[in-house]
Amino acid sequence: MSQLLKIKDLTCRYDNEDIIAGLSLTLNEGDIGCLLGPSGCGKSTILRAIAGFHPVSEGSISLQDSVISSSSKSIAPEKRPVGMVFQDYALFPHMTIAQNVGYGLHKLPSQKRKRKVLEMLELVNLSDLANRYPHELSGGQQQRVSLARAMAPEPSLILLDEPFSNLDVELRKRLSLDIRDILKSLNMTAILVTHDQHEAFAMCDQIGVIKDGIIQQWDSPYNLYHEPVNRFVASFVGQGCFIKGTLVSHEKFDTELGIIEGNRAYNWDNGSHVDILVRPDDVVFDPNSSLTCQIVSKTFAGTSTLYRLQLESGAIIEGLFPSHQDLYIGDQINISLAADHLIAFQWSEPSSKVTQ
Ligand SMILES: Nc1ncnc2c1ncn2[C@@H]1O[C@H](COP(=O)(O)OP(=O)(O)OP(=O)(O)O)[C@@H](O)[C@H]1O
Repeated sequence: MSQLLKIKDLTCRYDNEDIIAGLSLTLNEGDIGCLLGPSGCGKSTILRAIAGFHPVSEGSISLQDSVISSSSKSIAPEKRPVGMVFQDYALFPHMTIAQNVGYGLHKLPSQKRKRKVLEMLELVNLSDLANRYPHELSGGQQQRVSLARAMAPEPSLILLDEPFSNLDVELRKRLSLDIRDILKSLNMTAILVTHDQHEAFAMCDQIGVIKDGIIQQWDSPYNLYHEPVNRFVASFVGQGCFIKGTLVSHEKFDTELGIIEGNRAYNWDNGSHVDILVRPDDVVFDPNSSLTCQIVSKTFAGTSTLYRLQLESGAIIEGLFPSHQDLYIGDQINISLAADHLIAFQWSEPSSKVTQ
């Protein structure tokens, strides 16, 4: 697969202050990337720089091996092969749906333009509504029009800036999967900006976790969850708690859950104090185990139930068990740990909860 987007050592500033600092990433053709991070971390600034709406102070942004932004060069936004989908849809209210979708196709002969509009409307499943106006559509339908409009001129890259944040939870879930399918069916490359990790996981092939304008990790959803490179990524992505441990050999830790062993080696000295990340799905309800804990709360989530469990030391971990095992608050239960991807950080502060 060829690299379509290459961002190298990107720095962007507002009022001489670095908002994005030395950010590098690459995105392959046909992949959906995501910029994920808390409010104000700089996600939209990166998207604006790719679109050409924000100047690049240092570094460069290249599309198909050609630099589109650097400190000495900037291709005008309208000349970039980039389509945008905005949070508020940004449809033209006085134009019909078909006219909105055809907006960027003025250079095509009329017949070809009509054909392209029909093709796009079919793709987003809105052919029946071609002659309606935006205010006559639901939020989800308007966002599909916005995607069709962005895709119609066949850009190399689609940028999606929090496209689902005006929609309710159920619709967000459905639409994010629909949009992934549509983009994949055309082998479109896209970048999604969101602060919602579930959306990022459902839709994207590569995710960049951003903190204070610095990319912490650019990786697959699986690796972000199972191999977070630092505590911030471990805390921001997925749920989990830290328990205390001591290194006894490169892969083994002595903890109050016993000696636990993972599949990665740490080069710290034996005896090093560490915090070990325990994900809820690493904890197994196991009546044959000698490890006991007490259920302090539970959250029913359909097929599974998330339990907060207090260990003998008072430390809290979480366990996600199938919901047919209906256990009660206050119950003493036996658990074991099934964590192959053991993640540990050298740390001297008290163990802390990391669930968002
Ligand atoms: N026009 C501006 N002038 C000065 N500072 C700005 C401007 N726009 C954004 N910023 C600052 O740049 C930083 C990054 O903003 P940005 O909008 O990129 O963050 P974000 O991660 O997209 O946030 P959100 O999720 O809330 O949209 C913030 O600290 C913000 O206050």
